[in-house]
Amino acid sequence: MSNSLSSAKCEEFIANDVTSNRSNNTRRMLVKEYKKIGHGAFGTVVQAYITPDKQKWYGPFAIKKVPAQTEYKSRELQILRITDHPNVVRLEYFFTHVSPVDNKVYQHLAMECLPETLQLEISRYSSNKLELPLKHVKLYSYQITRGMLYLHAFGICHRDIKPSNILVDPTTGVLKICDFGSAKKLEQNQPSISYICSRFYRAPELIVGCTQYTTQIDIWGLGCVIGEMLIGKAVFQGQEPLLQLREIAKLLGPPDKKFIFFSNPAYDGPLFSKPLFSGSPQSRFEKHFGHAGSDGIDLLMKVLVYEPQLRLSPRRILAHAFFGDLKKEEYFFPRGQTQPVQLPNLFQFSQFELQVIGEYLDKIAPPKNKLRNDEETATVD
Ligand SMILES: Nc1ncnc2c1ncn2[C@@H]1O[C@H](COP(=O)(O)OP(=O)(O)OP(=O)(O)O)[C@@H](O)[C@H]1O
Repeated sequence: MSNSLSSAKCEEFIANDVTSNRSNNTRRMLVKEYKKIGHGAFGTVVQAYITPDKQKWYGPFAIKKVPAQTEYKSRELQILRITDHPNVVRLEYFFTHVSPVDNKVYQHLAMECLPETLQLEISRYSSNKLELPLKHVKLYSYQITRGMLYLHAFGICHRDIKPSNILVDPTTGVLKICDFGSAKKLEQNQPSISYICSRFYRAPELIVGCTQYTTQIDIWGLGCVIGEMLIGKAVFQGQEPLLQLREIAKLLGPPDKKFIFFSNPAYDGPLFSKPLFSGSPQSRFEKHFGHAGSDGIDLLMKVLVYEPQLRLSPRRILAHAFFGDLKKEEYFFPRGQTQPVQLPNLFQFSQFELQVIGEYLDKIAPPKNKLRNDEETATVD
């Protein structure tokens, strides 16, 4: 988070109706902004503390401010109010407040604050010409998938999966998905706009204009993020929206005509139907992602797939051999540290998750005698 952001002007103000997402109680609070930590297409994110009485301070929170009353952004509040998962950023308070700068009403979402984004973590390594350790890639990929398993089970599609929308704490290895500004609960047979998701991470069906897509568009984004962690830069960097498909075809080979037709029968853009490179997709995946080992390559080849219905589901991804190490080991070495740190709780599943995971539990979780004590109770019954 850059200096230009942190040096931007910050405020202190009274918010009259601050609602706690945990208790639903609403009260007056003093909000003290500390520094700007992010900004996006719709608003800004500031680090802030709040207090009801100037004695007890709560925080730090990341408060996201977006113009109130736009239908598009109000979904973010609705979704964050119902989600409760270790890999989804937690909403603590919310309120509206009139900005003294432009006199407009802004929705304020006060969320738990994490120190970094995955984008920053990836660029720290790549700018030093280093690879993100494979253990970290596994740890982060597993947690994104676990967050997706939970969201997708509700029908919630994030629709903007990318490294800057993934928060991490590199000292503990904890990861949380954030920015639900584009998220939507998808309903069967109801169209949704296809011009969604940041270009480099757009699933091929979105590129060709599909409007009946599924939560599998997030799985494509996940594949792009895993690939980016491995090679230190975005895997598919199309210079224009339609050229994005060309970048994908370079690695996967040409898209099948049936895939394009079933995605959008009216598509009349370029098809990139001629092979752009010789050799098999397998050899290209090996060349690109060799450092992931055979399990990593196998996983990526099953996730970066044109046909959404053939892409692995979240529970099948969690059950993949690529994550085998996480089950066997209890520690990891955070960046720059020589002392090992205990891995976050990866297998303490809620009853809801256990239902979604179903018969895959044996493949996902370590054998019971390997679970840490505090995890045992949650997974036994
Ligand atoms: N809970 C949080 N903890 C720490 N930083 C955060 C948090 N939420 C957001 N940020 C920071 O603010 C940035 C922008 O947040 P967010 O993506 O939610 O806003 P946005 O307006 O939707 O942005 P964009 O248009 O780029 O998607 C994030 O990339 C991150 O750097």
